Amino acid sequence: MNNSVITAPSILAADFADVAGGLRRIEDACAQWIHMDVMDGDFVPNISFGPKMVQDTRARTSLPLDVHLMVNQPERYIAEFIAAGADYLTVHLESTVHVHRVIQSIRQDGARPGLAIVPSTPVRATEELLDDIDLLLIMTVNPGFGGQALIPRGIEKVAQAAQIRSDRGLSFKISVDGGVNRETARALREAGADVLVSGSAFFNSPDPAQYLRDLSGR
Ligand SMILES: O=C(CO)[C@@H](O)[C@H](O)COP(=O)(O)O
Ligand SMILES: [Co+2]
Repeated sequence: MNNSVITAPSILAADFADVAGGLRRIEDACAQWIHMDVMDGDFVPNISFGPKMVQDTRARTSLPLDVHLMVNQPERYIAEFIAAGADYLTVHLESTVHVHRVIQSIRQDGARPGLAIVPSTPVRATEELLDDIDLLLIMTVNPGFGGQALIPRGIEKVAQAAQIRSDRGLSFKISVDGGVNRETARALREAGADVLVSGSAFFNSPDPAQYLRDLSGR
């Protein structure tokens, strides 16, 4: 059980005509990180925003920016997102052939590399990369949209990743993204999640600070 979970509200669920209001809501609720979902309309069937949004957010907050690239061939954009202020920069295993090289370049360029997997990718497919990452993002919905229900099998994947991490003496964080809410958070924490991303449930909550305390089990 992880008693010091990091909560990372996803700006994707904010009102895009009032992003500053969304950021205030995240800061006022005492979130630890801000999750930023970048979608290219190719890797996923939706388009969100690009590096300018990260840069403008960086100018307004000192919270760590956890940038989740749902983009094919993300190597085309790594330098730009790091220059824009990404702290963690996460790419999908499924989005490029030479993902190891992309992870190396994220670290060389000064950000913390993350690796994400979609629900149909097994945790064992990440094993050759775990020594080189700071974050493993396990998607518990098919990427592209907020507001979907968590696929329960994802909880077992978190436990598998936590077991491999402990067996190998590694320290990457395990992040869970998709369908996280009060009902699903406890099982995810018990399975070994360190970071809980939450979009729609956070922005729909009448008391966001209490909601985040509930997510982190405090
Ligand atoms: O990466 C994604 C979706 O592709 C997520 O980060 C969503 O933004 C999470 O939204 P909820 O499932 O919490 O509504
Ligand atoms: Co995400």
